[in-house]
Amino acid sequence: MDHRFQVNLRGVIDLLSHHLYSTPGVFVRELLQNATDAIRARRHLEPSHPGTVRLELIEKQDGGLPTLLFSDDGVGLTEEELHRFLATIGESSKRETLEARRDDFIGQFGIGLLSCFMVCDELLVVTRSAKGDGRTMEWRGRHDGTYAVRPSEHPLEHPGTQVFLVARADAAEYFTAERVRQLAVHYGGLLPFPIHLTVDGRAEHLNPAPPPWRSEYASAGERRAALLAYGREVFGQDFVDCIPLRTEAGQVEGVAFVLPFSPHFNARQKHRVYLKDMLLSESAENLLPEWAFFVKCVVNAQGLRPTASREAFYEDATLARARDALGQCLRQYLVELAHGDPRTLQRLIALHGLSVKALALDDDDFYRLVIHWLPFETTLGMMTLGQYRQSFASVRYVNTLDAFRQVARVAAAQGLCILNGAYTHDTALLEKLPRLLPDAQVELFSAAQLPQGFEELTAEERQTVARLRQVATEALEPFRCEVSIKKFLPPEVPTLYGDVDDGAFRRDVERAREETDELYASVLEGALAESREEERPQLCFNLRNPVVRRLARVRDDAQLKLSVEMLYVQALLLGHRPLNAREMALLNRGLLGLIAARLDDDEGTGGMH
Ligand SMILES: Nc1ncnc2c1ncn2[C@@H]1O[C@H](COP(=O)(O)OP(=O)(O)OP(=O)(O)O)[C@@H](O)[C@H]1O
Repeated sequence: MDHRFQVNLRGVIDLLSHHLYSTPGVFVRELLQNATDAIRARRHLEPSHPGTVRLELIEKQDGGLPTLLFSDDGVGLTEEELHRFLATIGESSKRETLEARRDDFIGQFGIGLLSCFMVCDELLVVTRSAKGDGRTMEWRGRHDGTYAVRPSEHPLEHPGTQVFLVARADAAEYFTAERVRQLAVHYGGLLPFPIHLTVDGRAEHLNPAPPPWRSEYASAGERRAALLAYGREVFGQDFVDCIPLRTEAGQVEGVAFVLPFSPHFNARQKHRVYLKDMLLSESAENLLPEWAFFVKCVVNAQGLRPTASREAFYEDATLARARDALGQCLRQYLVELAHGDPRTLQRLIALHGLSVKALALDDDDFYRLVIHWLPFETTLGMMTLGQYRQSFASVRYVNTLDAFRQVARVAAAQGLCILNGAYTHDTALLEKLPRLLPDAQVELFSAAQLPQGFEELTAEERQTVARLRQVATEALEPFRCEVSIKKFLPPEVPTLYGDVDDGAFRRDVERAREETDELYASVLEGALAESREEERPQLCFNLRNPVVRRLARVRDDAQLKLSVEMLYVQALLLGHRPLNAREMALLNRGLLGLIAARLDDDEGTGGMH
């Protein structure tokens, strides 16, 4: 025999009212939202019905706990509806109409009213239905899950609903005029019906102005100023520009504000989002595509779904489409700047280059539009790709920071402009260039190419370095490194180590062979065999360097060998290459040798005094 689940009513009410929502203050949101839905439902019956929501704080003369009254002139509830919708958890009058009127009602889950039990133990609802027999009914629900319905002794003159909440002692802080005003403006500030708050007999209109993106302005300049002022008010900071947002998917509208500083590239901005004019969240993160981290938004959506706690958008296909469409609005703004106001676009790229680069990577048309304005680091300083291509036929770049460090000084001294592709997106952007602009030449540059442009030695100089060349060649043979001697700038650089593209990989394999077991080493070697034919790395000595010139004159072969080995290890270290065991031994031996020689010198000199 089948059994039914037993539900502990008190437990469910406790769970829903205390654990679903992040703060008790949301009861104001839930009540405003019910009132709004009721007014919208009444408009289905009477389309010209204006609708008003009134809040009143009734303070007790005897110092007892205050009561908060929410009244609306919405559709109201019949006796049957009171039993059905107010007294059944999970039952909502809005659900059956949901598919047909998704853009209309805010509520859908049938649990919102329970949030009131976070701040009071008993709820009194007095209501008269616009559809019923004109009777006013009273529903009294308690936090223990019991309720009573009866005809009210205080009949309402017109259809509508009043909800009375008597503050619970531990929630009295939510029943002050200041707090109620702040919560009502916070959640309901954009609602299209007037909300009035009455305290001590004085009424105040809480939402006199519509959101600025719905207002009319005399000029575009005035509109921009009003939107920027709104951004400052909402987020407490100044923005450099504002971008209108409007999408069909999810029916989103609002404004994106361009941040005045450059955020971390994977920072996700927190946006303020409204759902059907009611505040949903101040920290929505899933609204924009990932690349769009340079803006903060305020938007209202008519056609997206909330999560049950109503504190975020529900992740579904409509939200995904809305996100794409919002990305298109931002893209359109950048495209318009590119055509109409390139200076502003350049300033924006200087501030938010990473966002623009990420979009360019994703979007070919946009890439073509902005690629020449994007800044890159080069061996001759920062420049845009446009500036680079104006001066150099082929775009040469390195793709790691180590490679850039290695070539930067020497290349700059030769007037060679090499791009640093090591920053986020840069290599990918450069690799995309020939695919989108067929006339563009792009080549990966390696330090091994540098010596090709260096000055050759004269016949006389070749003679003076013959001995250095021979000793160096022998000293570096065990390391399969070739030696060349040329003249290059700057003179302070004694040597340049260069290897072909897979050189760094080859070195890694060699080191791994020393450190790991045979199986792994053979796998690595297999991979190495597939890479290109071996080209030996090269150590190029700079005869413009004073130390190298002195070396050429050293007669003591042992001394010369030690110096060459040290220059070799230094060149590797400068290029951030990992040293293998033999090179490490070389370094240790060399350092000890140098210290010993120094000590010998000192002792020799000491002895003379
Ligand atoms: N002010 C009101 N006027 C008319 N009907 C109301 C009012 N407040 C609540 N109701 C009725 O009570 C039902 C339950 O309300 P509740 O706030 O618990 O859930 P909901 O608004 O339907 O959905 P959600 O949980 O998503 O807010 C509503 O569907 C509606 O029929």
